[in-house]
Amino acid sequence: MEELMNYKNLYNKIENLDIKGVGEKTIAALKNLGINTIMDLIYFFPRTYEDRSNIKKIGEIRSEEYVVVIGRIVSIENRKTKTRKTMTAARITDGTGMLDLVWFQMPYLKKSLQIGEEYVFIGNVKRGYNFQIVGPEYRKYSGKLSEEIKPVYSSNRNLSQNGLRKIIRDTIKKYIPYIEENIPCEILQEYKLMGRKEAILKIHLPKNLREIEEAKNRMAVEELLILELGILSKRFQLDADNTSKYKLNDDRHMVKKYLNSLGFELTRAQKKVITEIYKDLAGGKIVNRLIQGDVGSGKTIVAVLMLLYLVENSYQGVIMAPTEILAVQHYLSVADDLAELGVRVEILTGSIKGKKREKLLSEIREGVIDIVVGTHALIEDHVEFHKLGLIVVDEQHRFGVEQRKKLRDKGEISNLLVMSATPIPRSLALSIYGDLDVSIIDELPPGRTPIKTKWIESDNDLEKAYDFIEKQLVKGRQAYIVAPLIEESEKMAVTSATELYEEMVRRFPEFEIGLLHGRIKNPEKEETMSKFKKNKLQILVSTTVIEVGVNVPNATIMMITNANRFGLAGLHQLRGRVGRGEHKSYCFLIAKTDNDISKSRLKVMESTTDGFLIAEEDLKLRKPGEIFGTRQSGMSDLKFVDIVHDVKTIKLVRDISIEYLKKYRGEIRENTLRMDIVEKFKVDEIK
Ligand SMILES: Nc1ncnc2c1ncn2[C@@H]1O[C@H](COP(=O)(O)OP(=O)(O)OP(=O)(O)O)[C@@H](O)[C@H]1O
Repeated sequence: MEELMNYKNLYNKIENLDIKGVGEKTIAALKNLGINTIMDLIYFFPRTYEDRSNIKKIGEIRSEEYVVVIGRIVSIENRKTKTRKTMTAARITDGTGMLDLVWFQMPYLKKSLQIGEEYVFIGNVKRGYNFQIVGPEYRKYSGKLSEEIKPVYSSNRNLSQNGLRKIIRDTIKKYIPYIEENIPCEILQEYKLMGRKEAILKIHLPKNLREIEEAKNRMAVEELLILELGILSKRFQLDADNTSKYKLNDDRHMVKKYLNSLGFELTRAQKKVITEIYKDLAGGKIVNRLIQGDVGSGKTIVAVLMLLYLVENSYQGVIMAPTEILAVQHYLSVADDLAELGVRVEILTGSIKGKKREKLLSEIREGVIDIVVGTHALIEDHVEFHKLGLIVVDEQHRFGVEQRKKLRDKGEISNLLVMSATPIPRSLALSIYGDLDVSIIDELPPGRTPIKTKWIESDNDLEKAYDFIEKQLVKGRQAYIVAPLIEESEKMAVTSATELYEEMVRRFPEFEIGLLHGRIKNPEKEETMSKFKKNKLQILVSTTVIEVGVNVPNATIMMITNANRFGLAGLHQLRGRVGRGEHKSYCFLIAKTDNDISKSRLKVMESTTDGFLIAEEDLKLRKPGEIFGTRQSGMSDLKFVDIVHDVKTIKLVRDISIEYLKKYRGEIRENTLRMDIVEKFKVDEIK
């Protein structure tokens, strides 16, 4: 068996782990931690280290963080919670302050932890009424910490810290000989990086903190290299194959007609982006492009023009939206205008059923319908096209790479435009959307006045805001009122939106008011949107379904209740629903909060409407890995790279990857590296 072992075996299931004392129960516990292969276990790195220089004084704890503290037990008792669980609550001190500790369903702790004795406690500090740690690990403090730096892993109830330490130590010792270098030698040398085996050893079993840093740096480059090469090699392949695939007639009569009907000039930025896309289309190239532009910058129009260009060349087009309401919105905004040009646009969503659906499907198949607007229902296998030429995906972050691919596979030519209003810095965009070209609309249509934003804390100010809204309505404007964001349950969200609606009906008896939430289905939803668009409703009370893409230029008021619950990007998107026409617009953020981060967000919103500035602030306020769009890109799996602060490294590795691929004509020469990329992207093979 031993002789047959090779690098590939490290990707074997964790059940094959051959370590003394590791049985089924432990394997189950490891799987619970997300460890599915032996490699996962080797790459299960410590979240921190227990080290003498790393002990936190209780009095110095300022924020929620992972800490190691040494404290004497002051009190300990068992209580019953409302749900009849046993809760053990202890209070400790180290002379600099007090810290509360809580465990659930572990009543025996009251006996095993002695008042007056000193213990080492490790865990995540949370800010409740006081600072506290829920379920900390503990061990008796012998009066002296060993010189040794001990790794601290995220263990769980079924696997103790010490148990996990031992398994990982044994695994490393046994399997390290089979680890092969995966960073090409030339890159290791040029950037003076540590070897892979050495780095793994130093991260799990370090001698000092400095060597951990060096090892982490190497790992950061490794994980970025795998990610970037994975993304870019696909891209390389695509470009290499991307010779002339089709020929379009360049007459553009429909495009011109539509442009003339708009009643405004395209902005310089819109024209620039259109030229970029035309260039690919005219050369018969497959378009694979992200159009990024702030809310209201006019992305949709660019997409519609491109769709028309393909339609007049007898192709079909698709606009795919992340939610039904957005699909409805897109449909309403283009169907009538395009019908005048003789273009047939239809909507296909999950809630269209029965005969109607059958008819639509057959018309799509026969090519009678030119443009289909829809949700993910469009990816379903039985939706077939006659001659699909262009897919427009709205808000890429809600669609996975796989979903995009499935759609593209339906096309005769798989041109793809992704529209995103998430303003991320360009360097980051290039990495996150590594497989797409990027076009940026960096200008708003002329005549827009910045939206005035006010954060409202008191009931008194809220009353004034309602008075103000009334005046705007009397002037003929319209208002959005966004119900509290409730993620816990849809039912609660519906209740709260309904209550808010009823309150508005009482407050504004002389105006027509509509309600939208997740439980309202088409065609009622469509009707409400359409009425609001036509100003038959003056107020629209809604859950966040209106977040992206809705376009009613006459609406000038956006009121967001419990605004502290939203992130900056969400607030910016919502606010972007107003200020889309000639009238001055206003945004009220209703929030009572003591949370410092929420307060900073609200202040940022009051101070600027610039999406890029907001994105930068957002990056500062958020934890890394939470950024929009990162989930599908693999960015969120990064363990060593902080995509907010390590932009330089990201850029460097991207450049290294491009160089490498150019040099070897898109081929990854190292077997180990190739295998790691294949494993990461779960694809069959790469070139
Ligand atoms: N060049 C322009 N001049 C004047 N108005 C424009 C121009 N381009 C677009 N508009 C108008 O601006 C509004 C916003 O445009 P559009 O819906 O295309 O923006 P968007 O970037 O898709 O917005 P969002 O990301 O917020 O959904 C629409 O009412 C549109 O008609």
